[in-house]
Amino acid sequence: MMSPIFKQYQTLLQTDLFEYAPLVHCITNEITIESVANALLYTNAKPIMADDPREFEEIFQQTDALFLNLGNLSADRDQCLSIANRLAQQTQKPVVLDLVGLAASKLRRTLAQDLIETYGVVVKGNLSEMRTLCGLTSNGRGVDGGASDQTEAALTELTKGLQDLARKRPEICFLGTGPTDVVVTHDTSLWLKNGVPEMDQFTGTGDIVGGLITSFLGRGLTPLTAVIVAVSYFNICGETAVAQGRQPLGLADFRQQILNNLSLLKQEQWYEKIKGAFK
Ligand SMILES: Nc1ncnc2c1ncn2[C@@H]1O[C@H](COP(=O)(O)OP(=O)(O)O)[C@@H](O)[C@H]1O
Ligand SMILES: Cc1ncsc1CCOP(=O)(O)O
Ligand SMILES: [Mg+2]
Repeated sequence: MMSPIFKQYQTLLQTDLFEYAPLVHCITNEITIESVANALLYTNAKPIMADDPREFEEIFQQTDALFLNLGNLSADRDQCLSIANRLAQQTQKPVVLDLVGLAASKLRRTLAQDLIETYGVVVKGNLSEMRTLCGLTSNGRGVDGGASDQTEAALTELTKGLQDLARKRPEICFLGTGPTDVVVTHDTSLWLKNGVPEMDQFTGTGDIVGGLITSFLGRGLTPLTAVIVAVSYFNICGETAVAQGRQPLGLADFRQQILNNLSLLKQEQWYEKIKGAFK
């Protein structure tokens, strides 16, 4: 059966969404920086990883969008994220804020609040990180989401919490990722249902989603459609990797194959496999 989300966005999805190669400025963490850069290249975007505020003014003149990721903080990175976000606000450059490990420290929560207060177009994290943002109890551990934040009741509670935030900030699209992805703007809420459990088991999948969303903002999609396209595309790449793999599929092979699919599936009618529903 055709997903109501595919039906609603059919005309857009059938255009070549990957045609334009946006230049994406990423300020991200050392752990997964190479995965994010390659995920962008594999999907016909151009990454530039640049952390030094002395070159931001020039870089901002060339880029299409900005990715800010809280994964691995330092005093310098803290400053650099804030400076870049302020510049993005001044130049109205689309920005994705990735709230990695939000429950882990007060430092992350304070910085995230400051960044969101200044500016944001898409604000994302895993389901546990987004529960922390909403002031709900969170069962995340470090940078990973917790299973009890992924039940139907928890998803409903998070959706309500994000709707409250979106009413106050109607320009922002909020995304919580996990087995079900919760997407909320001031007038639309939906749950996306693609993906496979292996995607939670190698590091950097959330960061890759953040990078991909940024690339679709840089191609001119609205925040909501950029989120739907990026999450669904990556998750369908994951489903395809499992379907293609010889069982038992080791996680290193899964990682290789999902990355291969990032470069391959865009030539196919991947969007017909989108699963999800409006809430
Ligand atoms: N158990 C799962 N089943 C299906 N998809 C998943 C699962 N866990 C994560 N994903 C997908 O993997 C990507 C990264 O999500 P997640 O693991 O929540 O992020 P993070 O790495 O930030 O914790 C998202 O696209 C999400 O939909
Ligand atoms: C392990 C780790 N530690 C700090 S950032 C990071 C990577 C997190 O990547 P993701 O949230 O995309 O899995
Ligand atoms: Mg992860």
